[in-house]
Amino acid sequence: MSFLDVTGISVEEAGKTILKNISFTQEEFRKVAVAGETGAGKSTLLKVIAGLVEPTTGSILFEGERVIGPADKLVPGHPGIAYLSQHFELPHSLRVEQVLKYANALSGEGADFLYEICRIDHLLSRRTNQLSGGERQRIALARLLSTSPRLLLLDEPFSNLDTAHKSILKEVLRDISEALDITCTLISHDPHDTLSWADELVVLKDGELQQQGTPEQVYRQPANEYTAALFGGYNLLSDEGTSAFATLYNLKPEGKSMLVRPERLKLSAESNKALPGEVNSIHFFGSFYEVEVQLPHDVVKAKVWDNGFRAGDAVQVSLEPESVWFV
Ligand SMILES: Nc1ncnc2c1ncn2[C@@H]1O[C@H](COP(=O)(O)OP(=O)(O)OP(=O)(O)O)[C@@H](O)[C@H]1O
Repeated sequence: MSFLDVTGISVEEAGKTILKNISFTQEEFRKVAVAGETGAGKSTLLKVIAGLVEPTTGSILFEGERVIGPADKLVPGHPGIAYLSQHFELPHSLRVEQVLKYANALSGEGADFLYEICRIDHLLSRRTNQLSGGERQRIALARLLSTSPRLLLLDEPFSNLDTAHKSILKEVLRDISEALDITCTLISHDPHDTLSWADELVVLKDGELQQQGTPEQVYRQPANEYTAALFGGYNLLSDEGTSAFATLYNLKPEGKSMLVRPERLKLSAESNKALPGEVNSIHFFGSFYEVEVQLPHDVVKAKVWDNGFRAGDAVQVSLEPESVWFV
């Protein structure tokens, strides 16, 4: 038995399949991020786990106990699971301390610790209409956490936050897991937020599970092109290009296409185990340059840290054979 068992969840609404036979597990204290394009079914999945949307088939077991859907419950939701919607609301023009007092099930000391962890202790005397979006969100979070959940589900918590509020929220989430022993699952479509935060990624497309794995697995060995694209730049070579590199490095594509991340391509003058190319263009991205190169069969993008290239330059393109993947 896992902390959370999602088994065969399907959701159909008005003849449309929103989730199709989704199964995965989450262990206690493993941070899970759900990723996928808009409309992939991420929010619906979180709401099913929280007991807020009734699945058409399948079941959710939380700590071995079945999560009852809203059809069989007067007040939807499951004690022990907290869900923070993208569209949370706070009461208008109340003092923050009043908002929190109504929800609070914690002792004075426990509540003070929670407010400190959520970085809202300095906001308690403010009114709810005198707060930034990031502050409002952390207050909504503290309100939820004061019910002492063991699983926290966050729907796109980083969207609409500027860099400063985003990094505060990241610290808050880290402290929540560590100091309050709460397991977190969140939705994000930004690889910068998910790859570094999560222990495990769950990838959805059109309501179907594409892959579950560690960030390294999903980034380096994506199940398909869709999954590769969600987590960063990539080159998917043509059959001819795949075959040309495979011959150089004695690799076996077995009818699949070679996928190589831009940072794994090497540009140099060295023609040993390399394909000849010509630089098309160079783009500056702050911490790196992206160099577009025309190869005999493909146009590829390579990530380089020093720009010694000009459009029209002849270059040799090699790669690290252990870093390529076939999809
Ligand atoms: N109650 C509903 N009735 C009918 N269709 C719905 C309902 N809820 C969601 N959908 C549809 O199901 C699909 C998945 O929606 P969902 O909000 O779960 O996706 P998402 O991956 O969270 O998207 P986003 O990233 O845009 O929030 C969408 O096409 C949406 O329009």
